[in-house]
Amino acid sequence: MDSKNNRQITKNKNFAQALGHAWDGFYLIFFRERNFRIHLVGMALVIVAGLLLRVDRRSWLWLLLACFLVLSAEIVNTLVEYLVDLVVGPHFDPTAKKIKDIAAGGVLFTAGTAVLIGVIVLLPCLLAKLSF
Ligand SMILES: Nc1ncnc2c1ncn2[C@@H]1O[C@H](COP(=O)(O)OP(=O)(O)OP(=O)(O)O)[C@@H](O)[C@H]1O
Repeated sequence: MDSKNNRQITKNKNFAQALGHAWDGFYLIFFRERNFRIHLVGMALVIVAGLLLRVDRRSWLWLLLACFLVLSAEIVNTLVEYLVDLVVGPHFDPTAKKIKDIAAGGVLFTAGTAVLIGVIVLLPCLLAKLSF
């Protein structure tokens, strides 16, 4: 499965080869991207809160959607960082700065929206639990 050491630039020959490259990408995101792991910890906390507060099915959909939106935004942000580094290299470039900062701002915006969704969904459940 590991395709890190080959220098293939042609199309994948079969599904197994494509899966191997997808696994490399998965590994890079999960084990090399600190911010992605931080978001995963946040997602784990949301899941624990949802289980403890016994939220209903519709609330789970909102919470999971919010979490996966943040993870997706972080993946796009990582892609943008790699693309900018590929094009610009190790040089300061004002446009590269704008592009990277906008991508990071997009993650912040999505994370803020996710927190809002979390509060809207979890706060009433928490208050209801505390009042008993
Ligand atoms: N080539 C460049 N030219 C100008 N500014 C840059 C360049 N590369 C990075 N920067 C600035 O440095 C910041 C951090 O860079 P970069 O996003 O590569 O690091 P990071 O630690 O991986 O970021 P993140 O925490 O968002 O994952 C960027 O948001 C941008 O402001």
